[in-house]
Amino acid sequence: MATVLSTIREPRDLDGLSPAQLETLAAEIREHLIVGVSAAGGHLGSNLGVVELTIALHRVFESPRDRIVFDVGHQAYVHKLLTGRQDFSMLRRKGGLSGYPARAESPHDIVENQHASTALCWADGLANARDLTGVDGHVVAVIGDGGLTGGMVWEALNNIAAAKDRPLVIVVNDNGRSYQPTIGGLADYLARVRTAPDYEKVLQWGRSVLENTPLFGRQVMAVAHGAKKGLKDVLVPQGMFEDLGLKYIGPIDGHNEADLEAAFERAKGFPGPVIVHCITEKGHGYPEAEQSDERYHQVKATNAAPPGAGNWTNAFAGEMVALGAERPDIVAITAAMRRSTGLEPFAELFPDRFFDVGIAEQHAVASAAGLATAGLHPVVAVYGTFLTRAFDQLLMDVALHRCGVTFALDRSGVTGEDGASHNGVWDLAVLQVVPGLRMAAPRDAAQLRAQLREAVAVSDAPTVVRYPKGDAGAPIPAVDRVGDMDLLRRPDPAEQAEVLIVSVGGMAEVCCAVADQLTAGGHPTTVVDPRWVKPLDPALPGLAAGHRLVVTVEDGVRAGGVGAAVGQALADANVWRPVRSFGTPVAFLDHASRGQVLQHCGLTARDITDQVEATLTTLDRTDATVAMSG
Ligand SMILES: Cc1ncc(C[n+]2csc(CCOP(=O)(O)OP(=O)(O)O)c2C)c(N)n1
Ligand SMILES: CC(=O)[C@@H](O)[C@H](O)COP(=O)(O)O
Ligand SMILES: [Mg+2]
Repeated sequence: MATVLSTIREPRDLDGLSPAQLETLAAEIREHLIVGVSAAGGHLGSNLGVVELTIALHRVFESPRDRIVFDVGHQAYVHKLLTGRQDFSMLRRKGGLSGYPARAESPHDIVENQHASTALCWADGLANARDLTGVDGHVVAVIGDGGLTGGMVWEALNNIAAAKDRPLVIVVNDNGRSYQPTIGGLADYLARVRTAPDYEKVLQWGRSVLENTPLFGRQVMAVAHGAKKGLKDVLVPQGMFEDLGLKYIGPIDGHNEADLEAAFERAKGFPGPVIVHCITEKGHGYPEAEQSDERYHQVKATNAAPPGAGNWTNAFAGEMVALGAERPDIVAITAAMRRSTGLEPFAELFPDRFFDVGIAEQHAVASAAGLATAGLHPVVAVYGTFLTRAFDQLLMDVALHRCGVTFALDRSGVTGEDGASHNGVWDLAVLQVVPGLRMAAPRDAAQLRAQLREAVAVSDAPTVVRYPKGDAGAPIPAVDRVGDMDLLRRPDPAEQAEVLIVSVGGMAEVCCAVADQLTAGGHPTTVVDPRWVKPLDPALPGLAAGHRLVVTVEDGVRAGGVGAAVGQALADANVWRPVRSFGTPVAFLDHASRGQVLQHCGLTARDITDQVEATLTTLDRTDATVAMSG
C-alpha cells in the first residue's frame, strides 16, 4: 500500500493532508529515519526531534519562495524527505545525498556551512536583501538550543531586534541538548521557560472566553491585551527575548503538529521579528535514542568497523588523564563536545578543571588566554575545522600575549563523510602565520601522547597538536633521529640517497609505502617525520642537502602548508633542491569516505610514487640537457 510519505514529492503535497494523515506521515518519517540512518549512519537523534516541526514548517511556509535556513543543517533530513529526496541508501556517501543541506541537491537548500550558530546571520542578510530587492517571501531560521550558545547568534539578534518592522521568523528547536545537556545561563533560562505553565494555552483560553463573552467581553479583552505583558511575566520567566524587542511565541509543544502550525501561522503574520520557541525531544519516538545519553546525536553506519584500540581520540583522552594527575595547573576546555573530543574522562576525574563553554569556540580560546595569564595551562580540545572560527582569538588573545595554551585538534585533515565544512584541512596553512606558535603533527598514538606532553611543557606560546579522525593505526617506529626529527626510512648506507620525503603526521604510513616503492624502483629514499612542523627543525636543510629531490606530504591544503614552509626553510638556508609538495587542493571537498577523498586529492601511495618518479625523470632530462650544453 502506498505510504503517505511516498505521495510527498514536494512541500505543497502536504497541503491536502488530514490530521490523521499528518500523524501517519510523521510515523512513516520516523520509521524511514530509524531504518535509513541506522544503516547509512548520520544524525538520527536530531532529526527524530524535528519531524512534526519540519512538517508544520513546510505546510505553513512556501519554500523555496520562503527561505528556510537550518543551523548546522544536521537536522535537515526531514526537510530533505519533504523536498523530493527520500533515498537515504547512500546518505553521506560518495555520490549520495549529503548529510546536510546542499544547493546542488535542491533549490530548497540554502546554507551548506555546518559550523553552528550562523543561521540567524544568514536570515538577517536574506531579510535585508528581500526588502531591498522588493521580492516577496518570508525568511525563517531554524536553530537549536545548542546553536543559540554561539556568539554569532547574539551579533545577529542585536541587529534583528533593531529591525522592529522587518518580518523575520526564528524557530528555536529547544531539546535542551547539544550532544549532552546544553550548558550555560541561556540554557538555564530556556529550561525555566520550558517548565513554565503553558502560557500560550492560558492565553488562548483567555482569548476564547473573553471573545465569546457578550457585553464587556471585548472591552475586557482590550484591557487584558494590555495586561498580557504582565501575564506573560508572571507565567513565563522574565521574557528575555521580548525585552530584546522580539515577539515571543511559546513555549510550543514541538511534537504537536497542529500547535506548531498555529504558532507558525501567527509568526508568519507578525510584522516584525518573532521567535517561536518549540520544545522538542532529541530522539523522539525512538526509545533507544530517547534513553541514550547523547540521544543518538550521531549513529555510525551498521557496517562501520568498530573503533580500533588505537583510536586517536582515546590516546588523547588517556594522556590528558595522566597529565591531569601530574599537573594541577592543567585545565581542559571543550565547546559542547566533551565526549567526542575525548575530554570526558578528564572531566569526570577533574570536574573543577574542566570547562564546557557551549558551542562557543571564540570564547573558549579567549577565555583560555585568561586562564593562562593567571598561571594555568589550558588545553582547548576542538575539531580542526572549528578552530578557524577562533583564529582571531588564537592570534590576538593567545599568541600576542604569549600565553601557554595547548590546542588539541582532533578530526584534523580529511574527515570525509561530513563534507566540505568538516574537513580539518586548513590548520597547517592558516597557523603558519601565527607568531610564536608551535605545531606538532603526531604520526601515531604514541607520538600523540609524547607530543602532547611536549606541548603542555611550553608556557610562553600557543602549541598545537593536530591529529586525524578515527584509528591511529599501528605504531610507526623511528629507525634513527636527526636533530629532533625521526627517520622512518633510511636507505642502505652503501646507496646514495636520492629522495627525501618529509612526512607530516598521519600521512606517515603512506610516506613509508612511497619510500619502499621508490627504493624498490631504484630511487633510494629517506623518510623524515619532523614531529614539530612549526617551527621546522634547523637540521632539516642539512638533511635535504644530502638528497636530489625533496617531497613533502601533508593531510592539509598544499597552499601555504608545511610543504611551502619546507621550501622556504631550504631557501633561507641556501640549500637549493627541488621540492614537490603533496596535500589537499585549495577546494571544498565533497562528502565521501576519507579514503575516497584522499584518493581524489592524489594522496595515495601509488599516486605519489608515480608523481615522484615522473619528477625524477624530468630531473634526469634536465641534468642531461645541462650536461650537454656543457
Ligand atoms: C562551530 C561548531 N562547533 C561545534 C559543532 C559540532 N556540533 C554539531 S551539532 C552540535 C550540537 C548542536 O546542538 P543544537 O543546536 O541544540 O541542535 P540539536 O542537535 O540539539 O538538534 C555540535 C556541537 C559545529 N557543528 N559547529
Ligand atoms: C554536525 C557536527 O558537526 C557533528 O555532529 C559532526 O558530524 C560529528 O563528527 P564526528 O562523527 O567526527 O564526531
Ligand atoms: Mg539541542
